[in-house]
Amino acid sequence: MATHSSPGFFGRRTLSSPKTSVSKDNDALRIGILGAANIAPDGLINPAKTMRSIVVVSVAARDEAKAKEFAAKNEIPNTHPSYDALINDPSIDCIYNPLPNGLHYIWTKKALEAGKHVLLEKPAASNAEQTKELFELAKAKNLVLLEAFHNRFHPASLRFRDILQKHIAEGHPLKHIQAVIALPPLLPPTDIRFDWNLAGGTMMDVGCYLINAVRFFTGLEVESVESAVPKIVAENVDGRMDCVFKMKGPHSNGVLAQTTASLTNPWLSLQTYLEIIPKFIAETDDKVFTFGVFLLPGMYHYMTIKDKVTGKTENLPKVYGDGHSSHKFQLEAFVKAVKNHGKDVESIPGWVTGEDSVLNMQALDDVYRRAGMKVRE
Ligand SMILES: NC(=O)C1=CN([C@@H]2O[C@H](COP(=O)(O)OP(=O)(O)OC[C@H]3O[C@@H](n4cnc5c(N)ncnc54)[C@H](OP(=O)(O)O)[C@@H]3O)[C@@H](O)[C@H]2O)C=CC1
Ligand SMILES: O=C1OC[C@@H](O)[C@H](O)[C@H]1O
Repeated sequence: MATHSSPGFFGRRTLSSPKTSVSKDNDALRIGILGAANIAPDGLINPAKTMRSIVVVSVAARDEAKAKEFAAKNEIPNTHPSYDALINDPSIDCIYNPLPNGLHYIWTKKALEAGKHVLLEKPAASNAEQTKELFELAKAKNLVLLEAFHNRFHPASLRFRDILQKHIAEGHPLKHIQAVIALPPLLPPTDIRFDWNLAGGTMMDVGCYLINAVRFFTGLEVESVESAVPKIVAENVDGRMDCVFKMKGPHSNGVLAQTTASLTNPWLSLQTYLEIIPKFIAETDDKVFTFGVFLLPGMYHYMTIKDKVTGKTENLPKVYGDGHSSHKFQLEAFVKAVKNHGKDVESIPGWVTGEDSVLNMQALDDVYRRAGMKVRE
């Protein structure tokens, strides 16, 4: 009998940065990129190279010379002289928006108005009001709009969610939830993530994943933000945010979810060492479920279940599927949704609905209010 095993760590790295592109279907979706963004190779360009059903046709940058350089480096055949020109090109079906957070709303709105489907980087916009407006517009125009919570589409995330939710449904109430993404200061203070004018902030950047993970894995919703303690690094900008959320939903019993988001954990401290692996932990009455590296499960992950009575820990099998990155699984979902004219997207495993994105953004807004900070504009 033939056995199938997923590629190992280096095989997965090779798969996620392919040197050449596969040939494309005649009806492949044509997608253009707004900005020569750092995330674009991982977020779109490399996954698209491995797919026949989508082709990256152009990139636009504020300075076209930069777009040309980026296009040459990433084997993108064309450039456009401005974001507007790209969006209004009738030969383009879809737009990838990896601009700074504060530009997500305006350029996604323009893309939708021009009739393009949009793969939109997280967080969806600067605040919940803008997010709601974008998804209403997408619905009115029958277009696909997806906030890029790529980690949800990976088979390990889906497996972990199913195992946890089954256990809860079998009568084991959640007692505590924890989610952590806390990185040392890898980024300079000039990074877009620390710029209030670009809707920066650590809670916006990595905190949006934490709220989403808590909601996605448990199936619960945020009832209230019980506490939000920021470490301020610039006016109205958080370099770290520690939160406690009260959750609501079936079997929730007001369970608390504790989140830690940081982009400024000090180098060489015990705290940095303890928090360095992005982790999601859910404790029920009898077990503790842990998903390590839940943010980039395609790179590496581990999933464990500890029995609170016996103290024994079970290591769940790793789930890498065909070894591709979470961004590739996400792109496949996006293509499927567009090809199906946005119908029945809820049946796509991991799909982030508009309602989901709005709820996530509402929780983010509430965190900033609770922290005594301004909601992003
Ligand atoms: N899904 C994921 O795994 C990840 C998602 N992200 C998200 O993607 C987005 C972009 O992140 P990242 O790629 O790191 O960002 P970059 O620092 O690379 O910036 C992205 C682009 O923003 C454009 N830009 C437009 N206006 C401004 C301005 N006023 N100041 C600075 N840049 C501007 C630049 O475009 P131009 O080329 O036109 O000059 C730049 O190429 C963020 O929303 C982030 O949250 C980021 C990393 C990972
Ligand atoms: O995946 C990510 O990890 C690091 C962050 O700064 C980035 O914006 C995020 O999307």
